[in-house]
Amino acid sequence: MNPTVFQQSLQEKGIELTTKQLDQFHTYYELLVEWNKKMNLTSITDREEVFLKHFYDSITVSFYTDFTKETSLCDVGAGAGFPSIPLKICFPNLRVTIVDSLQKRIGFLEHLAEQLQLEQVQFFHDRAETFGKNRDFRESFDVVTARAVARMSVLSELCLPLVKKEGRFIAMKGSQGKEELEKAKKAISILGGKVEDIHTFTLPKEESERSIIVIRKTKNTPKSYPRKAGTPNRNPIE
Ligand SMILES: C[S@@+](CC[C@H](N)C(=O)[O-])C[C@H]1O[C@@H](n2cnc3c(N)ncnc32)[C@H](O)[C@@H]1O
Repeated sequence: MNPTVFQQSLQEKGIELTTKQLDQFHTYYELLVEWNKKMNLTSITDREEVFLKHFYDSITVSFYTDFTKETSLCDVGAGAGFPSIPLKICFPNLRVTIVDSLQKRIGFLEHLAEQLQLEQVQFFHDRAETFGKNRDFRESFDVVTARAVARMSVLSELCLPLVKKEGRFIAMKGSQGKEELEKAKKAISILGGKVEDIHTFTLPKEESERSIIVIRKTKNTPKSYPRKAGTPNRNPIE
């Protein structure tokens, strides 16, 4: 997807990018490719592919959630910034918190945020299991997102403790989303969530399948979750 088609495709969804915002996406691309030479950030480096498979793909979350109203967003395992940084560029009013267990990626994101002059973005080098126990952040976010971090049952334990009551946990998945969701229903219920929606669609052009799973937080998460770092992965609630 070339940048002009990217802009037009977003326009069709009601998102009008200014020149400044489009420039921010170009700078994001340049920095991603430059830093990717020194560290592993992405296997996708072609400009058109990055615009489609990282930038556009990240923004698809906003087709199903009103980010003009939602204010605080936590992105668990954002890696090189997906989906939260493209969302922040499109919706500058968002207050973004990123948690990732890899210090090098946090270093890249701090530099990126400075170069893009993003405000109200904070970064934490931490594991979601410990971050979710921190009183300052536990059950404090309107929306928690995660893309390509863990399977749904594990991911629910990493993300739902951070969502405030009546907030939403939004998981970005590929074609395996529905299947993963079936196995995660027990975990979602124990952790205080309720499946609200599952949106399935294909990405433009290359037509690979995507699913966006929306979980509403209806009850507080029991204090015993998340369990110790590594436990959700080793012994998922299934
Ligand atoms: C495959 S990458 C995906 C990155 C990004 N979300 C994307 O879609 O491109 C997974 C990221 O999750 C982070 N991660 C994995 N487990 C985590 C945990 N328990 N807590 C915080 N970050 C974690 C990794 O360091 C990595 O940056």
